[in-house]
Amino acid sequence: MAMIELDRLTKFYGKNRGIENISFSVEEGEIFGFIGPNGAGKSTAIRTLLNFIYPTSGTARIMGMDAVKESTRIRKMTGYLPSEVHYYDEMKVKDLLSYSAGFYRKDCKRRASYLAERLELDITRKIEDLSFGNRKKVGIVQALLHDPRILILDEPTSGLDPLMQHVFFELLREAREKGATIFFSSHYLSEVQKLCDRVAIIKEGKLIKVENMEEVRRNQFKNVSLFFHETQPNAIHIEGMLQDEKIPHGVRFLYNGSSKQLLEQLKNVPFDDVLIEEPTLEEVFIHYYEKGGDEA
Ligand SMILES: Nc1ncnc2c1ncn2[C@@H]1O[C@H](COP(=O)(O)OP(=O)(O)OP(=O)(O)O)[C@@H](O)[C@H]1O
Repeated sequence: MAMIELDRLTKFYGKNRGIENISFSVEEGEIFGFIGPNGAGKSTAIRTLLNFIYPTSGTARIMGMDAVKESTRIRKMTGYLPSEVHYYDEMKVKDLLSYSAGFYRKDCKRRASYLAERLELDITRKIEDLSFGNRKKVGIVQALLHDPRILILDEPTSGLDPLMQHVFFELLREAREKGATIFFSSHYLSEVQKLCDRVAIIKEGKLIKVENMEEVRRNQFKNVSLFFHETQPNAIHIEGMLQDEKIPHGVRFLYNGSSKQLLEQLKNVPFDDVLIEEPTLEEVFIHYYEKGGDEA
């Protein structure tokens, strides 16, 4: 059974497009990334999943339950971190956490102390006295507190320093080892690259592609730089060549295809030096964003 399932999910804010016809599913035990530029529709999709906003059409299901009709049950089983956390500022962190634990009807004291210790969060402080990053940590502890089967996290790492991001990823891995399914949005490709099994790429409200990270990691994409000491050909034609750009004394391009075929084709190019590198996901995804993913 899919743990999270979006079926032609569409949300318009009046005439404004939020998301349009988004369909994909997240399987049990996956860490699934949801990535796209500002305004792509990530938060809209996530908030629809949690029934904070209603879909214009289409459906969303969590563990087979309809996101609108069974939202209370869903929220009890889900750990959710909104992109912006708003709390009762007067409250102490520990009081907020026991209040949350009450909602889940679970004694989460030990778990709260463990998470707070890992994230170096002082739970005796008042929320109003916390920095943005520390408030984010409160949100993370709250989401992980009851060992939910599903974690839905909207830009969880924004505001965390690199060390804390690392700790946070460890906590996600631990949650996954205990069987959790994790869905999180991000702008940062590097963190998706580190952590996710699959990733959905969204742009301007539309799903561009769902990609298996294992495939992306050992994908056929290469960054190729060809250097010419003297004369450079006016044009180079290589099948699978994408996004070519001029560089000093040469040309650089993203190549999509097998290395063997690349080497075959390079035989016909009078270059003096070549550099073949693994591209970052950023470079691969820029290609998706620009071309709508059609060619890949
Ligand atoms: N309450 C709202 N009223 C009107 N339009 C909205 C509202 N919330 C979001 N939108 C629009 O919906 C689109 C998707 O926004 P959304 O916040 O879901 O994107 P996002 O991918 O989460 O962006 P970011 O990475 O900047 O958080 C944007 O064009 C945005 O302007």
